[in-house]
Amino acid sequence: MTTAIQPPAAPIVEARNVVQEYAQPDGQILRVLDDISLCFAHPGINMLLGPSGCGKSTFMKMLGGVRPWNVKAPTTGQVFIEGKPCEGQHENTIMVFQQYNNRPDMTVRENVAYPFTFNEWARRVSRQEANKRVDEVLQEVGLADKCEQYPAQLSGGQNQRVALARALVTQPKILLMDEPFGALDAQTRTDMQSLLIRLHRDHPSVIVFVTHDVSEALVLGDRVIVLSTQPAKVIDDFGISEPHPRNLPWLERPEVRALSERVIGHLRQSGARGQVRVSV
Ligand SMILES: Nc1ncnc2c1ncn2[C@@H]1O[C@H](COP(=O)(O)OP(=O)(O)OP(=O)(O)O)[C@@H](O)[C@H]1O
Repeated sequence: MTTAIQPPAAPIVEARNVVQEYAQPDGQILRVLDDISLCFAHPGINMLLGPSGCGKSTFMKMLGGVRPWNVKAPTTGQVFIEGKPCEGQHENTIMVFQQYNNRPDMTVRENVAYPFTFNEWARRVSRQEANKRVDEVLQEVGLADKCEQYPAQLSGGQNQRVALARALVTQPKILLMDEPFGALDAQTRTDMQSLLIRLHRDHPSVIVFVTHDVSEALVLGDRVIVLSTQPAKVIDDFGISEPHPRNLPWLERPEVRALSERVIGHLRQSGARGQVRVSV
């Protein structure tokens, strides 16, 4: 008996030789991303570090197909999602930002259910299924008892939970998080890291997560990618196999401290003196 040989599955998301240049007001061309190739084959948490202004957000936008107003696509190179060229914002991709972008005039529940007010989602997900998902995700992020409150009545951490819940309710395969916990206090940030690990375990996806905090990268990352100063190139890319949760004693192990020093060394060499943070 024979079985058909399955072709290898395409990576979930892949950037191939992406170059991004911006035209400056004085007519000069600013090269921000310089031939970046990164492959995200499987679900996992991928941490992206680099000096301030090197092009991390630009790279995230290219991955997510979200074009800045003055750019239509990477200058050269291409992003592929499940093997297909990504021409614009993709249904499997959601972005989460530091400024949680919650609608102030909507309750927590309405904010989380917001994607389903758009035709493309309403077509794909029945109202009953949408309500079920919203209830579940509110439970998962610990906001079920706040669902009738408004963003102004919530703390920063709770607002970020709303943003995370709104992202997860669409069950994205790719979750792009641009410094999502950057504005939170240390304790809330630790809580949110634990929440993200739990949510990722229950709903695996490719997460690409920008941070300036080396400890956050080591605590969360299955993989850590470091970009150089502008124009950004990949200068380091390594995996971490230690299972989650990773605690303080783990961070203090000599081999983990060495990893931390390695990343800090790259960032310092790139001139990122002021922005390198190690939070523990
Ligand atoms: N739409 C745009 N048009 C022109 N220049 C841009 C545009 N977006 C970003 N830039 C420039 O590209 C460079 C990289 O910006 P980007 O926001 O990607 O960096 P970053 O690494 O995310 O920065 P930070 O760590 O400070 O958030 C900066 O010099 C910025 O001024």
